Amino acid sequence: MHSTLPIIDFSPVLHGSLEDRERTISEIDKALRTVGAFHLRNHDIERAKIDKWFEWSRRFFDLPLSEKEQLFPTLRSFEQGYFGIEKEKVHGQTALKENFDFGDSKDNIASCWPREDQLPGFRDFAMDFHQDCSRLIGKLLECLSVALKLEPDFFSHYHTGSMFMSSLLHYPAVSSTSVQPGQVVRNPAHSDFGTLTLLFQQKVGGLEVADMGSTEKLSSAAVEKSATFIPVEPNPEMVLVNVGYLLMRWTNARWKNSVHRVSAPSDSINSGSIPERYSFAFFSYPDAQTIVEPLPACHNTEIPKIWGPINAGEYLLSKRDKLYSRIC
Ligand SMILES: O=C(O)CCC(=O)C(=O)O
Ligand SMILES: [Fe+2]
Repeated sequence: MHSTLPIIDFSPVLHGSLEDRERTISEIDKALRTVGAFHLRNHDIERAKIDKWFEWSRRFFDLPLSEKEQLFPTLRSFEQGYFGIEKEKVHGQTALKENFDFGDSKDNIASCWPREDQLPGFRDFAMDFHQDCSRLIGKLLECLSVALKLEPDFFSHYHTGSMFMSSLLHYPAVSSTSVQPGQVVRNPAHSDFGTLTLLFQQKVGGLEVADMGSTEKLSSAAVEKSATFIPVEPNPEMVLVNVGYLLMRWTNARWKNSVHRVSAPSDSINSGSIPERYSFAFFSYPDAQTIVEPLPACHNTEIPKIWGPINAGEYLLSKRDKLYSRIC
């Protein structure tokens, strides 16, 4: 049984020989078959750029609330814009966070972005970082295709990026006297909806991932009751990679969706105050028209198909609708 998060060095995939590359791909497969998530290092997104992105994040969330609230999401296709504190409900629990979501679709309309005179350069930097993450996802999807003995571009065909979503997250500081020991105050246990998620966290931790190898369960509530959780210590050199629900269906649960949550960091509980936390999630979702169905490589007479086909766009929209209590 695993009790630590696997760490995978990506440089053999980016710069190594065919043999090195294959070895890393089987490490990725193993990490996803057991824990369901791993820390990736040497992933080619520069440390200085990540630090800079978190500086932008701070500047964004420091804008007056009245200005952020102008950036309200639209109902056109996929919601983008600012979501204020307590707007999101995960399994009926309120998440104490604010987030700013954006993508690269035609619906990426100007009213969801801060104006240039409010935050000059923010939008360009944000889109540039979004592209860096899209490229990294492209390389990871290639590894996943090879791991399943499919053509290297198999998954990329369904991931043009039209549905990729960036999400800047800010959890405000809260007084620890208002928190019961063991209570999850920041982000209740859930799994993500899409294919793979990249998660960057700044100094303040609290993120924990379920070791999916320690449980037979798949739903977040059942996993939370039965699994061992692994703390994901913030490390500026690493990005967390985890499996979302649609990839689990695609692979007939060879790779299970990673259940994760954000609690108060353990060292802050007795200190009077739980410090604010910044993180950044990049969600890769398949293109809207994609039909996701267990791949032939992942089922046979001994391993029956668990799920039928599902339309990715319809599924994602229904999940986003449920997530946000506010309808604009
Ligand atoms: O803030 C974090 O580290 C987790 C965020 C997350 O899991 C999500 O937005 O889906
Ligand atoms: Fe998540």
